[in-house]
Amino acid sequence: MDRKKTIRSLQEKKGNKEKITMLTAYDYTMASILDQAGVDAILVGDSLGMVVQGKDTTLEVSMDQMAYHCRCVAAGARSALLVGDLPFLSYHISLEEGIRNAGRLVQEGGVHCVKLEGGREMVPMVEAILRAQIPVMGHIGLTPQSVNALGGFKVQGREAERAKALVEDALALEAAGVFALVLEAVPASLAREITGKLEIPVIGIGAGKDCDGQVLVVHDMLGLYADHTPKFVKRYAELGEAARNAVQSYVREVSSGAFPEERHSFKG
Ligand SMILES: Nc1nc(=O)c2c([nH]1)NC[C@@H]1CN(c3ccc(C(=O)N[C@@H](CCC(=O)O)C(=O)O)cc3)CN21
Ligand SMILES: CC(C)C(=O)C(=O)O
Ligand SMILES: [Mg+2]
Repeated sequence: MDRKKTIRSLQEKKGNKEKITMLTAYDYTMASILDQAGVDAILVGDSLGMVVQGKDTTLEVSMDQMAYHCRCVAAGARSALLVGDLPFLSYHISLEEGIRNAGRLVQEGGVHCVKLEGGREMVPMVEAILRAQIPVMGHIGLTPQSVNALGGFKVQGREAERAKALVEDALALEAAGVFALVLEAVPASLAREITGKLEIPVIGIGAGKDCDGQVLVVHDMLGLYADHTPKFVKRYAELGEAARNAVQSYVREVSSGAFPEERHSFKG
C-alpha cells in the first residue's frame, strides 16, 4: 500500500518538481476510488452545495453538512491527506467560532486539516486555528464564498492592482503559517509569479500549468456534473452519459421483462 500522505510529503513535492494532485469527494465510494487511484489529497469541498445539493452557489452549506460529508469521505481515505473546507460564515464571526468549527471538522469529520477562503484579512483567523494545532490551507483568487461581493464566478487578478493585492495576500498567508495555498481562476502568468514567490505549495484550479499542483471538482472531471462546466475543467470521462445509458437500458429491460433473468434469481 501507498505510504500515507502527509503535509510534509506534499510540501516535499514543491522542491522535487513532481506536481501535487488533489480532487474533491463528498462520500465514501468516491473517496475510495480517488484514494486507490493515488491522489495526494482529497478535499471535501463546500462545492458540495452545487454538485450534491443542486444549489447555484456554495453559500448555504452548513457546518453540520460539512462534518457529515467529511466523516463519509474519511471512511474511504486511507492514504490521501484529507482536507475539510470551512463553509461560509463558519469562520467570519469570531476567532472562537473559527477555532470551534475547524475543530469540529477534525473531531466529527476526521479530517487532517482545514481550508478557508480569504487573503490577509484572514491572517488572525489562520493564526488562531494554527494555535489549536490544526493545519490550515489557504484559498485566494476566485473565492466562491464571495460570489455576491465579486459579482459572479469571474476570473480574478486581471487588473494590475488586484494582481498585486493577490501577491500580497499570498505572502501574508504564507507568513501566517498556511501549509499550502489554493489559487483559483487567475491568469496563468500571475499564478506562475505567486508560485515562484512562495515556499509553500500552490495548488491551482484555473490557474495554469505552473502551479505546484492541481485541484478539480471530481464531478466536473468525470463528466457527472454538467450544469455549468468552467473553461478550466478537463473532462477525463463522460460518466454522466454512461450512467444515463445504463439507466435507460435498465428501464427498457425491466419494462419488457428482460431483466431479471434466471441467473439473477434464487432457487427455492
Ligand atoms: N462543479 C463545480 N466546479 C467548480 O469548479 C466550482 C464549483 N462547482 N463551485 C464553486 C466554484 C465556482 N467555480 C467557477 C464557476 C464558473 C467559472 C467560470 O466559468 N467563470 C467564467 C464566466 C464568468 C462570467 O459569467 O462572467 C469566467 O470567464 O470567469 C469559474 C469558477 C469553481 N468552483
Ligand atoms: C474547488 C475547490 C478548490 C473548492 O474549494 C471546493 O471544491 O469547494
Ligand atoms: Mg470550496
